[in-house]
Amino acid sequence: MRAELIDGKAIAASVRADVARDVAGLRERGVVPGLTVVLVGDDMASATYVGAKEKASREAGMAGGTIRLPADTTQDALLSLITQLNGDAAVHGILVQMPLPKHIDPDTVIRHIRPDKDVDGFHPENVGKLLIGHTDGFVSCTPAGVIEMLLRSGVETRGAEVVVVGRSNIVGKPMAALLVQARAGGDATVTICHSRTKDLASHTRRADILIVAAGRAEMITGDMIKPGAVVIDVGMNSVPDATRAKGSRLCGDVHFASAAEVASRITPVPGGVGPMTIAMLLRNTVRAAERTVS
Ligand SMILES: Nc1nc(=O)c2c([nH]1)NC[C@@H]1CN(c3ccc(C(=O)N[C@@H](CCC(=O)O)C(=O)O)cc3)C=[N+]21
Repeated sequence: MRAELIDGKAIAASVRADVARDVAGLRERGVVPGLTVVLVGDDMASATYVGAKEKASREAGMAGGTIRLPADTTQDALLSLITQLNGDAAVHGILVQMPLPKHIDPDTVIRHIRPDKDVDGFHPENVGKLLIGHTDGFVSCTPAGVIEMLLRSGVETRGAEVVVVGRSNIVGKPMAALLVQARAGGDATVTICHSRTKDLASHTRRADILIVAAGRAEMITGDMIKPGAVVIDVGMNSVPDATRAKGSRLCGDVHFASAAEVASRITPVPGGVGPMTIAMLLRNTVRAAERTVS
């Protein structure tokens, strides 16, 4: 293996230590940052992620917890709960775990959350603020985590050719918006590729920094990467693996073994972007709480 690992777990731990310090400062001023996570239904993966968020917020000294609702909860009942949380001064951040059951419209739910409590950064007001460079909104945690990771690893984005594979509202699009901004962690030349891109490899091979968030297991192989590139794998896929006790393993959108022979630096899955997402959620929650006092 040629590439050096970018250790998301370690970088996330250092972000979380910063957050814990900020939480302690707020507590001295009588404010306990509170994050409420809402989980509808009993999806296994969601339950795991929500458990990790709860644990991380508790370890950072925050209040709050998870409200678990049955899968047949009506959309109206969920909206009523959000109305109640919107008006609860002890709740600084609200996160409704996705995906939601099919009978609930995620856009309606997201729009119902007060933008100043939308620590996921999914509300159209926050997405709009990101696009026009206003820094008083919330940025989606995964792309914010990737920027933080690049900054803390000393990866220069200014003038870099960055290719983002994936155009989702929660990762690809905000990722590109952050990277083009005129500031630290931005100033890049950005290309967005997606499932309809012609000759994907011709784009990815030009990337100094390649960020993959397409949701297709191991779709980026070493031959698609420019020698010396920095590779950030946002993918989180569970694939069958008979050699594992669970019968499956977690992998990214990048074929790690071949990519690591070509890249200069690469993020692993797990232990890469995932832990950063949770760290940025905590940071957003602290910011939400800070804004209520200053
Ligand atoms: N409203 C909402 N906000 C979200 O931020 C949100 C969501 N819904 N729905 C699901 C996705 C997924 N997501 C992850 C966060 C951390 C890890 C993570 O920390 N993963 C670890 C290990 C995971 C494992 O071992 O299973 C890692 O990559 O090292 C993964 C996935 C947040 N999401």
